Amino acid sequence: MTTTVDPEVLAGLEHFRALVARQQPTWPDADRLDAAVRHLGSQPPLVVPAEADTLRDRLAAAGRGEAFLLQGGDCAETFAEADAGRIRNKVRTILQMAVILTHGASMPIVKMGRLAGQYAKPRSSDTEVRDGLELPAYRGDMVNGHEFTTESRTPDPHRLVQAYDISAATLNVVRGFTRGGYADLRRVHEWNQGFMRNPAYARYERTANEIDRAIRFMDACGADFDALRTVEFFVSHEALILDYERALTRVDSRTGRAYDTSGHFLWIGERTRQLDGAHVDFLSRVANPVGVKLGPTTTPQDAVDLVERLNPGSVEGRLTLISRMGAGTVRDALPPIVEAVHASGVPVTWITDPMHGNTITSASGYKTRRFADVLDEIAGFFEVHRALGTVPGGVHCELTGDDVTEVLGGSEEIDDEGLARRYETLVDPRLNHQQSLETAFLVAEMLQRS
Ligand SMILES: O=C[C@H](O)[C@H](O)COP(=O)(O)O
Ligand SMILES: C=C(OP(=O)(O)O)C(=O)O
Repeated sequence: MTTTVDPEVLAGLEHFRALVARQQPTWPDADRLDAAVRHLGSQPPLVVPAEADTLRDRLAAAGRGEAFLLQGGDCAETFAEADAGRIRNKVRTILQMAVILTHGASMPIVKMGRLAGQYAKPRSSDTEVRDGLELPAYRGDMVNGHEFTTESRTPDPHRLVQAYDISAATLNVVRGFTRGGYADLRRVHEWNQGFMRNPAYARYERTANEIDRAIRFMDACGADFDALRTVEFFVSHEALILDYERALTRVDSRTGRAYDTSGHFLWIGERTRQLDGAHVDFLSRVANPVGVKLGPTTTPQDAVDLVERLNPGSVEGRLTLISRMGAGTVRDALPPIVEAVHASGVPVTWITDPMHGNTITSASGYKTRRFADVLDEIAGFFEVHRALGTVPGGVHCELTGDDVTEVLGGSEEIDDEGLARRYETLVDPRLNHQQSLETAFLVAEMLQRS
């Protein structure tokens, strides 16, 4: 049975246009923007509502402490790097981390990439100056190019269409890897070779051996590994560029509700979470599970207002609060926020983003983070929730499957000089493959203690 589209739902989806939308590009050509948006509006969805509904159920379980969310991927995906090898490395890293976490948590891990749409970035400044030349800041490949020339930095609406096309291709590869056998447990645990050869990882040897033994035991018992070759994998990105998000929003014929089909999960960033702003309004009207970043300036009242606005029906799994306070702040700033939200009675899933509150500039000028701070914020997040009796439901990390050198420290002891070896990110520093696995081992230990 098809439901007729409620004109009020459609009108509501346009309401954001009357509100202040921060962090939007100044598109130079309204006709080209219009053409791009019309084209996107006629394209098939990237994800379907039923998948978003399944994810809502999974996040509800994470909110109750019956599952744990692992969300990770690039700070900014780029069109040039959307090749099968790099996508595979990212997916593989997330699956490997998930195996380690499953062992630690003894509960299902919800796997979600910052992937297939993470092409737009909020920036601190609208412009960048180099040698006296001032140009628009790079806002992600969905908006403009990174190269520092007037042509490349001018926002180009055709990039919205490219972002859609490349997201579709990326999703295709992700679905292939996660459904076609690449996720086979017996292959995924191959991190042991290579990773464990480094003496710095001796601390994790026991856990790694236990996982190995468990897999061999399952094999010996005749576990049907073929049935385990398919894993559930979701994609997410920051819903920043509202022209793109609106163009990909469709009303579901089953339910009459609007879904943003650009990704399973969309989040509102720290810079665009104003209660009366366009981003909060738009995401309040879509039925996907959504998230909001909460930085150190968030007041308990801000959080309660956002929770009531974004989850008025008190639906479990609908809203994920992503705290990103900074290692030095989380233990003081987070408790009153968690207490106030808890007292509101609205169910939320709490996760930590240990990256964005811990950005520093190294002595040699690189935008970086200290691995120790990343881990300390995760530890602080667990401590706060344990003390309050609430549930630490997941982690959100900027990471890559490649051996980049962007974050200081870790067992490879990347120092300031080492950053220059392979610093590739266009915006924020990511955990490399080894640092990601190391994070998973440490989070697994924290989960075991929960
Ligand atoms: O990824 C997050 C933001 O886009 C980023 O931290 C802002 O970076 P900027 O301060 O370099 O603009
Ligand atoms: C910009 C981001 O984070 P935040 O909004 O927390 O600064 C991000 O996650 O890419």
